[in-house]
Amino acid sequence: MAPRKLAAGNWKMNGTFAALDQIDRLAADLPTSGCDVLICPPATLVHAMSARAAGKLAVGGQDCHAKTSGAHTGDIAAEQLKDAGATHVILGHSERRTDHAETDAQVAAKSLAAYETGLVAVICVGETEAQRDAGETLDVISAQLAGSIPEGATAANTVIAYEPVWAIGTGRTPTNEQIAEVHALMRERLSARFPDGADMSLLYGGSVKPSNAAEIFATPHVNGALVGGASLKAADFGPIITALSAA
Ligand SMILES: O=C(CO)COP(=O)(O)O
Repeated sequence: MAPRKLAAGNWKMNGTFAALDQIDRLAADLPTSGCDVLICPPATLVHAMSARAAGKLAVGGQDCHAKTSGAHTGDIAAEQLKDAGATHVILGHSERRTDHAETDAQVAAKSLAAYETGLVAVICVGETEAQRDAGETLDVISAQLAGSIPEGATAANTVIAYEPVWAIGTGRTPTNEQIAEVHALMRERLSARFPDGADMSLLYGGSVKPSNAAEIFATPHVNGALVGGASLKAADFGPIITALSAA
């Protein structure tokens, strides 16, 4: 089995009910095959988006708690996301690692909760600019992969997203060589640790847009993208999906 191609959108803390119009627009001219499409809206929209997008694209959450229920005000359980129609959940995004001090161990615990519920965990890793400048990128990524992905990860329940922190929302992207270097390392580490690590989908994320998507998708071991800003509008996300389908 080859890694599945996945175009994933992360709406972050953007969008109200009115934004669901974008889903109708996107669904109207989705390529019929070639790649999977996922959108992770704010939790408030998961249910409505799932109903609206039924059968056309997958819907996911942006975080979940490691526990199944309990006194955790403001948190959301994997089961609740599933109940609302989600099939995936983004975990360990750098904004959560920064804003909520999430550790690799917590990301691994949340990933286990996702597996137990039957959600696909989209586990994010990525170095800061200071770490890249210090020549630490490959060590940082290796440590995050080792600590954030729990035992039990398979190509069916896990997608890995490489998102250099300095490329998120900045309009700056790594060179293709830099992306290729990290993705080759990820493939090597995953293949060494998991029986079907060679088949896990590896996404690149960070300032992906219609104008750079095809070039990024031509990079070895890049099986798709995790897109922030450009996933908010069908006019931008649509061409990225088309580029991935054709890659
Ligand atoms: O963080 C990201 C996706 O999770 C990337 O965001 P941008 O595409 O806005 O740079």
